[in-house]
Amino acid sequence: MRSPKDFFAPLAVGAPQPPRQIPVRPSRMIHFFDPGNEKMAAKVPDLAKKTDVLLGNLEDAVRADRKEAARAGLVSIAKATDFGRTQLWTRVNSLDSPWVLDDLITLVTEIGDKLDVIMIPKVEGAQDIHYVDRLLAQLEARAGLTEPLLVHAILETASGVANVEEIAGASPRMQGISLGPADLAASRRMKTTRVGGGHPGYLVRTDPVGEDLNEGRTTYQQDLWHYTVARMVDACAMNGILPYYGPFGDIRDVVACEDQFRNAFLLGCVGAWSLHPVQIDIAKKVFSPSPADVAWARRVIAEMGDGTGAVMIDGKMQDDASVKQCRVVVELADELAATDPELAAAYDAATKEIQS
Ligand SMILES: CCC(=O)SCCNC(=O)CCNC(=O)[C@H](O)C(C)(C)COP(=O)(O)OP(=O)(O)OC[C@H]1O[C@@H](n2cnc3c(N)ncnc32)[C@H](O)[C@@H]1OP(=O)(O)O
Ligand SMILES: O=CC(=O)O
Ligand SMILES: [Mg+2]
Repeated sequence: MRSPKDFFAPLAVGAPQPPRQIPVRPSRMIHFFDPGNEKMAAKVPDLAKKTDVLLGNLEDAVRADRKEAARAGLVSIAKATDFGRTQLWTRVNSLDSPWVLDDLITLVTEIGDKLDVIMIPKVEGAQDIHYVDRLLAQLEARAGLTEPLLVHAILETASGVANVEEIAGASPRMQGISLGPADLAASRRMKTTRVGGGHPGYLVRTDPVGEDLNEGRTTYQQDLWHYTVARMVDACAMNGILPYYGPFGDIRDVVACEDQFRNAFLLGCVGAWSLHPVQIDIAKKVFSPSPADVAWARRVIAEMGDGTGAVMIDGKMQDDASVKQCRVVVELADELAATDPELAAAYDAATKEIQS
């Protein structure tokens, strides 16, 4: 562990200064594509116009005999594409795999100036981030990069969850953490075969009303991921980095996907993965605060003046703490509206309406 005094020092001679703040850029959806799949690769220029983050995936979902093709595909796509404001991320293979060393060497050397964030799967503890941190510094120095690459960890092992706070604070490069419900379920020996989402067997039931234990007892499905997401959100917030929900594998069930994404949004996540083009707009909608919420938050802030004291607005008490809650919503809305004129107009229209 580095001492607090040299936490922000480069880990290799000639490497760029590590970041002190995570850049504020929209990342409502991290859209996964296989760079070795010609059909998906052909869609990248169009997807770049409608996504916040495009991620060239090299790990799971890419067949072992297509790993090199995916890596080479990502290099060509990165060199050939104008991504505009969209960030380009990659997910490299796991640190115990035969591919990760070549993934990192090739990508940093060839397209390090185009990549924003490198996602590391199956992170077990801070030691995994320390390894990547030093290696990236060496490679950045060799490639002559002037901007540091950021690192994103997937929370998908039982020991990763046990160590999530130290992972979140392991390096100034840490940009964020995503929940990986599929690998995490396997690592924990959970008995669900679904990729994210709920399970009809994980429920609570109301008490019996009479002698018949089966009569009139409503059941409520519970969220299998609540504990982990909440823990991840706290670990990220205390380290100034960003939490994300990961994959929702039932592509057809756009309704439950929206619910899962919204649970994560309400708990503090800033985005989720999209695995198929149909999930892009769901994430965009869910992870942008609604115009009605933004209008309300702006109104509370305006009526609270210097932000102290207590007032009643429409029968609801507001004070110093609720103003802070409202600022969270308004700050996010302003950040998103700055690059999205349609959203900016919707926020302004709702604000005017609430004022009239
Ligand atoms: C579970 C743990 C994890 O690690 S999750 C992260 C790893 N998994 C992934 O990255 C999966 C990414 N998604 C996919 O591979 C595909 O979307 C899957 C789920 C296989 C479905 O593909 P497919 O059967 O072709 O769907 P479809 O016929 O509805 O596709 C319509 C057109 O869209 C394309 N498409 C599909 N997915 C993407 C994508 N992620 N990015 C860009 N394009 C995509 C398809 O190629 C298809 O194109 P076309 O219309 O035939 O030209
Ligand atoms: O990588 C993601 C997961 O759910 O596993
Ligand atoms: Mg995984």
